[in-house]
Amino acid sequence: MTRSPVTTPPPEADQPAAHFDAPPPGSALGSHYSRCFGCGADHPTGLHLAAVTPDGATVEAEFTVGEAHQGAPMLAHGGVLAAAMDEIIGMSVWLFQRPYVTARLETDYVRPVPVGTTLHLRAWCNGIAGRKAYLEAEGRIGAPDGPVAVRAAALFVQVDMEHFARHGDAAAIAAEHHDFEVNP
Ligand SMILES: CCCCCCCCCCCC(=O)SCCNC(=O)CCNC(=O)[C@H](O)C(C)(C)COP(=O)(O)OP(=O)(O)OC[C@H]1O[C@@H](n2cnc3c(N)ncnc32)[C@H](O)[C@@H]1OP(=O)(O)O
Repeated sequence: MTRSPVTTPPPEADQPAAHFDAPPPGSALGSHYSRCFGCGADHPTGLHLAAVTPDGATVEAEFTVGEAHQGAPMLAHGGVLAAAMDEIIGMSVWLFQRPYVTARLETDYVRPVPVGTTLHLRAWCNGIAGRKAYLEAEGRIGAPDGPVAVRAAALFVQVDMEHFARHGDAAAIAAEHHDFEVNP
């Protein structure tokens, strides 16, 4: 992964540990917002990613590239692939049960991804320092151990629920997010 210092954990970063109330190993994570472009079941044209955590530390999801995701003829658009990486990384910070947002996302495109390909996405956290989480993800073609097509590294920053309430419906947000630790 080509990575900048911004997405590389500093030496003093803590090793990540899932929140005691996080989804246990082997369980599904669910959507963080029903109308999210990445994971919302109610989004009409979204990616509809459904993540599981096999071990309580990483998250996995599958994304099948469709005709609506093309950039070049019959090849996935890079921005759509970046959105999928952003989402799977966003799902992995779910394990901390605190709200985070993407501050920086770096993406390496390693292989073209044809329409019809199922990408096996996986994300994990490399370290936490204060409000900053340093995360990584990959998308592999056809199988969990298939060839890597996309890699990403990200800096996510923890925010409070006010961040979302400023622009969205606070009651609706609260209704979907009774699981977050909002006053850590
Ligand atoms: C209801 C649904 C719930 C669940 C919601 C889950 C959503 C997940 C969805 C998928 C993920 C997304 O797409 S999220 C959507 C895309 N992202 C966004 O809209 C975020 C827009 N940006 C922002 O709102 C802001 O810039 C923040 C929150 C990232 C940071 O602002 P802030 O809170 O004022 O904090 P600030 O002091 O600036 O930054 C804190 C520390 O991070 C560093 N930092 C901040 N940004 C960067 C950066 N780009 N590159 C390097 N470093 C950075 C600062 O230098 C500082 O380091 P130091 O001085 O402390 O060392």
